Amino acid sequence: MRMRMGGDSTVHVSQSGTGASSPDPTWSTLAAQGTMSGRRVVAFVSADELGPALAHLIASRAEKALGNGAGSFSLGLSGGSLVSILSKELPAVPNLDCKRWLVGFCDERLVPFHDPESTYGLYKNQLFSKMNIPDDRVLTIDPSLPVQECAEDYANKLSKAFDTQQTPVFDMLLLGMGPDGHICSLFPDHPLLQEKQKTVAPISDSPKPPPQRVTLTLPVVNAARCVVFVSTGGSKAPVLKQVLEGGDGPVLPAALVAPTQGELFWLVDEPAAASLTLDVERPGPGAKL
Ligand SMILES: O=C1O[C@H](COP(=O)(O)O)[C@@H](O)[C@H](O)[C@H]1O
Repeated sequence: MRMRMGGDSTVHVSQSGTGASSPDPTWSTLAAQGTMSGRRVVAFVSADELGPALAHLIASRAEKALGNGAGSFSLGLSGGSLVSILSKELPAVPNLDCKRWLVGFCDERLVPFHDPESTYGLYKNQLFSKMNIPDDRVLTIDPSLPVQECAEDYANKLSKAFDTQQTPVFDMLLLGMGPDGHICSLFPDHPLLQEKQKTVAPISDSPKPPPQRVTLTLPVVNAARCVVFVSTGGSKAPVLKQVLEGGDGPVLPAALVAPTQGELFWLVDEPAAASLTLDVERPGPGAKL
């Protein structure tokens, strides 16, 4: 099935089954949205080509948000491999003015900021130090709190910053995907995947260390105006195929991402895309999304 979205971009949408095996009907509904809604799957020769395109996409959405008269451009960051990609590519964007950016975290590990596992700590040292984002425009967790209170505190910070008691709507969320299909700190088969009320949830039994984390919930992810997955490396090929094309396995968290009104991009490199049979965009060198 082909859909037209946003200008002249042809979007190829997989209709393959999801292999949903959960008895909860909301899983299959969400998973169906995930495979049926418009999305752009874009494969780059390598992460070196992907990085600049990602940085340009972020800059263009920031310009669009701020140009529409909004007071800020809200961006949610994930950790893991995204830290080094963004830290290399965003400072290289010419004349990028981040004074009106509002930066939050899709998830965070409950460790002190100086701990090498702290996502904020890594971004602070590797990225924020090179950009003019005001410190008070970066929404962090308070790692001194117990995990439950930490999640509530972070949810309150989001409510205040977005001036809403409802679901905050980020202009853009950047997501990674673990080899098990997890996103944020939402892991396969975990009860947090069913969370509908909270915007931020605590988790104390993360299968990936460290065990204590806080995470945005799926309703927040799916409310964003633009969600961008970044997935690179051959180790991601099997899970990428399962998430994008379905199959007999369980519905993975990444397959539950289907922004209700926003854009969805999957930016991958060729090693990650190696097993895909669906149509993907393959932009030439220097192409902008
Ligand atoms: O633990 C985490 O892992 C995911 C995926 O990381 P990646 O290195 O495989 O890209 C990341 O998105 C998340 O923020 C992080 O807490």
